[in-house]
Amino acid sequence: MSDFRAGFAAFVGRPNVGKSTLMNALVGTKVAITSSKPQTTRRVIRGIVHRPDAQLVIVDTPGLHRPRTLLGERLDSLVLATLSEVDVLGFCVPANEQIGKGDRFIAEKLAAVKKTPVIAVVTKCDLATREQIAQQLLAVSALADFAEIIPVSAVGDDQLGLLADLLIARLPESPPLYAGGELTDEPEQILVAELIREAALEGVRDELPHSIAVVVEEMGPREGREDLLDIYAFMYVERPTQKAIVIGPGGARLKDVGTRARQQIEALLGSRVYLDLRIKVAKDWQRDPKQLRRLGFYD
Ligand SMILES: Nc1nc2c(ncn2[C@@H]2O[C@H](COP(=O)(O)OP(=O)(O)OP(=O)(O)O)[C@@H](O)[C@H]2O)c(=O)[nH]1
Repeated sequence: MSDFRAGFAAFVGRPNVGKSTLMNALVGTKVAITSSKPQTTRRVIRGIVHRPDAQLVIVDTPGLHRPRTLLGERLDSLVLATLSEVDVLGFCVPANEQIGKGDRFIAEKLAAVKKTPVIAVVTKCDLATREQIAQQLLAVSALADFAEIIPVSAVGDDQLGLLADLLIARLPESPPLYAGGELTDEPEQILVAELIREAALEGVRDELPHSIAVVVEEMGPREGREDLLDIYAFMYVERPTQKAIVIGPGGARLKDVGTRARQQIEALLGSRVYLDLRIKVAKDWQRDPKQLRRLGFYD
């Protein structure tokens, strides 16, 4: 197959603009964790679109934003490194929000990555009127010189096929990069940690926006019980008050978090799971390089 195309794409945009949802809709299965609050996606998670004519490997990036904490700076360097390594970029702006400083900041960064074509994606079109969408397309086109501009809705399944076509058209001719059926190359332990973090944030996002990190210390089948997976995980919070919130009265909340996380993990891995979840206070972990390294955010 000489005209087969394969390569990498990344979606970039402010937190909460719908990048993860879009990637999940394109790939057709849940590999990244979505949420209604910013910065759920901290690590690069790939999903793969398999088509008879192409293979599109999507790298999901965390929200690019002005660095405020050390964590923010690392995210930015991770994002910028990602940008120059892919074949095509999707710059996401929601249809239902005015373009702001953050969008302009990112558009500037993208313009600096000269060798990678950028497709502007106006997301969440189901939440906007036709006029709003038309105006947003104009406003976005004034931001930079994009290779294409396309309105989509991940929730409404609108124009996703066309978006895939536009992205694939920018990939090099290449044999497939991954075996058929593979949907993510994210190590299972990281996916498991994300599911636990997601369960822990449920209901307390406003109180603990970015203060929870989860590390899976150990994971493996129990001896003599191939049907049961033992998982030992630590959840880090920044302050004792946050620990109290996560644990809840009489430990009720933590128990509930553990139950929901376990059910999600069992669904993901197709195995019965014993989850040992403990909480530790790691003071100001977002600002401490040593803690960040421990929690998996490498230089
Ligand atoms: N109505 C509607 N909602 C959407 C659409 N896409 C995403 N959303 C919602 O917007 C919110 C944010 O979506 P995410 O996919 O988590 O956004 P993100 O850009 O990946 O966010 P970060 O991980 O913080 O960078 C979620 O509540 C989604 O359900 C869409 O096409 N239509």
